[in-house]
Amino acid sequence: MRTLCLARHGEASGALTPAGREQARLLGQRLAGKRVDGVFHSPVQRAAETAALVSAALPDVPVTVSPLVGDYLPYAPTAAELAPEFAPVALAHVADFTTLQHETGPGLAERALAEFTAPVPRVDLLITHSQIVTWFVRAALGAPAARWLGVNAANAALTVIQYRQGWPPNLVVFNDQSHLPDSLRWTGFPAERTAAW
Ligand SMILES: O=C(O)[C@H](O)COP(=O)(O)O
Repeated sequence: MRTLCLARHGEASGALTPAGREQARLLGQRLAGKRVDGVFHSPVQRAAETAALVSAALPDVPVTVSPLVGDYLPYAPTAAELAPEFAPVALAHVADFTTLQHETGPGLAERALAEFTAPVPRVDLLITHSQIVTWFVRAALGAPAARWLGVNAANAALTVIQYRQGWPPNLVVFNDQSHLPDSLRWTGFPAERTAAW
């Protein structure tokens, strides 16, 4: 069985903020002592810094920088694939990605699924970006490609998906922030979705 742990980087403004650094440290503490065979992180600074802080709690676990978990656009939907009232918001978000992110994203997104969801006996931790966490979640649930949109990941939240041969992927936890104090939860998340939680 493959266990994939996914985490969005800590709160950042270019580099990690002090809060983001603390989130990353606490994520490391959460994972310390658990089996992790490899850490893979986005080349982007905020993810690399998060990976360094998390990895400090995971001695002897190899750390690899991987474009497969980088900051790319996994899939660009057409308006027809989106709910009518959501479409303008979603398409504006998609338009914010660069030409390079548009061009390289779909290929990277497919390769990422092939690389990290094969049901080999491993536990891997991916430190990545919101849209990549939600890309894996939508794929695990068999949702349409466009459905990475309309789902959000909080900074340093933990999502765990297990892959077993012949079984549907099992979304074990999503956006778990139990390792963070209230003051460090839900950063990077749309404010209108967090108030009640
Ligand atoms: O989806 C986005 O808005 C960004 O491209 C990446 O998200 P991040 O804040 O998780 O890096």
